[in-house]
Amino acid sequence: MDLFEDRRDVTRNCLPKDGEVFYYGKIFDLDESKEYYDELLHNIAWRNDEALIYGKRIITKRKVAWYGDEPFEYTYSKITKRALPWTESLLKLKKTIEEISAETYNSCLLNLYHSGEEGMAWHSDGEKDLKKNGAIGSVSFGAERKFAFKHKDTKEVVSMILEQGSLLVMKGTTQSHWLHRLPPTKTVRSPRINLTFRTIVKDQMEINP
Ligand SMILES: O=C(O)CCC(=O)C(=O)O
Ligand SMILES: [Fe+2]
Repeated sequence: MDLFEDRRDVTRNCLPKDGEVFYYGKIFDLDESKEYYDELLHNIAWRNDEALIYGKRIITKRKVAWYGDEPFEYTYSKITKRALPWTESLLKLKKTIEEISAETYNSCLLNLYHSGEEGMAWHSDGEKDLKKNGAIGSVSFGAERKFAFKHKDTKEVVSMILEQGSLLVMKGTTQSHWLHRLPPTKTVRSPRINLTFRTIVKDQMEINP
């Protein structure tokens, strides 16, 4: 690999205003990425996700799993889930992401997209039990996919490619002002695993059970 190609300017904010998004590029080489991908595919307790859309309970094709420091209860897509205890490889990943991003996390939501036809619709990760303006560290393995942000008021769109073995960090006021999505695409046929490391605030949860 070209030495200069690897020197990304991670200090550059990908968003023009109202939030902070930093793309670190590939933080794992191909061998490490493949190892993590296989490990996660086989050892994570993958479940089809449930969501409430316009009051209707739907089961998504995409699979999800949630892990954390404690059996946190977490409401996502209006359905409450309970976190499982960390696996060894998730803890190792968490430590690496914490070091690179200079942030800490206490939980992780994992998504498994079987092909490009599975994606995630526009949303922001601003649930009340997530730490306000807390960082979210997003790691991707497997297929490369497009990822996009849309400003809630101006509708301005910022798109990027999330490479295999890459890290993206969203922080500051990003979730208050921007939506994000993983658009479905017919051109990607292989699976992708995404992990979003987050911080759940317990006290906040006890006030709003
Ligand atoms: O798969 C991705 O890259 C994004 C996932 C996401 O936005 C989420 O889990 O909230
Ligand atoms: Fe999200």
